Amino acid sequence: MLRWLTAGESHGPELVAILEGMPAGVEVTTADVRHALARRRLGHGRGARMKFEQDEVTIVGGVRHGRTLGSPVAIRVGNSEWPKWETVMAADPVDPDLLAAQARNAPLSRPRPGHADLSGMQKYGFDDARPVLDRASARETAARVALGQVARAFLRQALGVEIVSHVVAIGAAEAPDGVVPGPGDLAAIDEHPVRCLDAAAGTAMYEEIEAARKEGDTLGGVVEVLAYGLPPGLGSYVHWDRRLDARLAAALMGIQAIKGVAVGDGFATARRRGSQAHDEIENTPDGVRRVTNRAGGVEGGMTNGEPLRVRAAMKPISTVPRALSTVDVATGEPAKAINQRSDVCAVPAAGIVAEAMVALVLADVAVEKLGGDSVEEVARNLSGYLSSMVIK
Ligand SMILES: Cc1cc2nc3c(=O)[nH]c(=O)nc-3n(C[C@H](O)[C@H](O)[C@H](O)COP(=O)(O)O)c2cc1C
Ligand SMILES: C=C(O[C@@H]1CC(C(=O)O)=C[C@@H](OP(=O)(O)O)[C@H]1O)C(=O)O
Repeated sequence: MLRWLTAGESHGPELVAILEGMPAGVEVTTADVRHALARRRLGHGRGARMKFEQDEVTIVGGVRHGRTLGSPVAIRVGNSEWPKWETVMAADPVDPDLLAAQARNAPLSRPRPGHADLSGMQKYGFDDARPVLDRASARETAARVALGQVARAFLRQALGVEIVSHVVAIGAAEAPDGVVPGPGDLAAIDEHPVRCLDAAAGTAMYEEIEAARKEGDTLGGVVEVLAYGLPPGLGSYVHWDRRLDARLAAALMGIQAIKGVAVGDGFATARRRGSQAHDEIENTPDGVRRVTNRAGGVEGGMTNGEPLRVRAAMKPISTVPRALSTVDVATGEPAKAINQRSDVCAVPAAGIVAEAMVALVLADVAVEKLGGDSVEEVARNLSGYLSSMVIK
């Protein structure tokens, strides 16, 4: 079983992430994690913070000389902007005069619609949105991407699995049906300003972002993640919390602002007749295969040997520059929501986070099915499983 946890606030000194249960021998370096975090900063539509802030990566446990040890992997992602925030977010009590001297410390009493602000203040009894928004912020996704990189390296090295994602919609601009990237497309997708594989749709998405920006508005969209090379039988139908689709949905819905998840053709399948909804089975020289992949590689809560394909729908960024109405909870009076700076659209970045979450879930089901304490042992177990399968 893999377990992972993150801690840290958006404007704190650093995020901390721990991944427990990763087999030994996975080749992963600080540079690999840095590269993954750099991909998360990509994408047209992100705000100023992405340009001036740096992620400072330190692997503090579980890796030696570029290989995992089998012990918990611990990664720190430092925030280069911390000196500006060290009073606001200090862990220890701060002199009240020092606090009062900085405008940045003033309590945030105008909760933003679409954020955790208001319910978080009510729930934890805060009169200031700062402690809520600082943890609810998607800054935390940097920690998940750091761990996701370890999971991804394990999947590649032990199972030969490759993960790719692309943006399929931003606002009303959508990629045409049937654009399904393979692992070889990843570099081109990362080079595209909105991580879209279809050139015309990519241009339309870019223009949507520009239009929203000019109008002081924000956008959401849809990302798709694919995983190639998965053997059949990861996950299980025997209980709800063993189902791979349930685990993927929870992992993707756990990303800030994700409001819908689809496996395979998802909601479109619900509108089809059965004869057009399922994937017929045929015998080929390579073994038993599906003729189509409408199910997205998952049937009965298990991988079926076809590529995994899942989508996540992101709501528009909640901090709308044309600020939304709220209440100043300090006075009870109508007010405009807090609005300092924000992304206009973070869908391309959400795709990188979604890749990380999918990698963590797939690594978990792979370890569960195959067992093994080292990459070599997992690979050996996979090969034993595949060669002993009665139906191939
Ligand atoms: C990569 C990424 C970047 C985000 N950037 C912003 C942002 O700059 N401003 C903002 O208001 N929301 C941003 N969000 C969304 C908020 O974190 C999210 O709407 C908020 O936490 C409430 O989400 P929930 O309703 O799903 O809990 C971002 C989300 C992701 C995944
Ligand atoms: C810092 C990151 O994303 C942040 C996520 C975020 C939010 O509300 O989710 C709001 C913005 O931060 P701020 O409110 O300080 O401008 C984003 O920049 C990051 O992704 O590394």
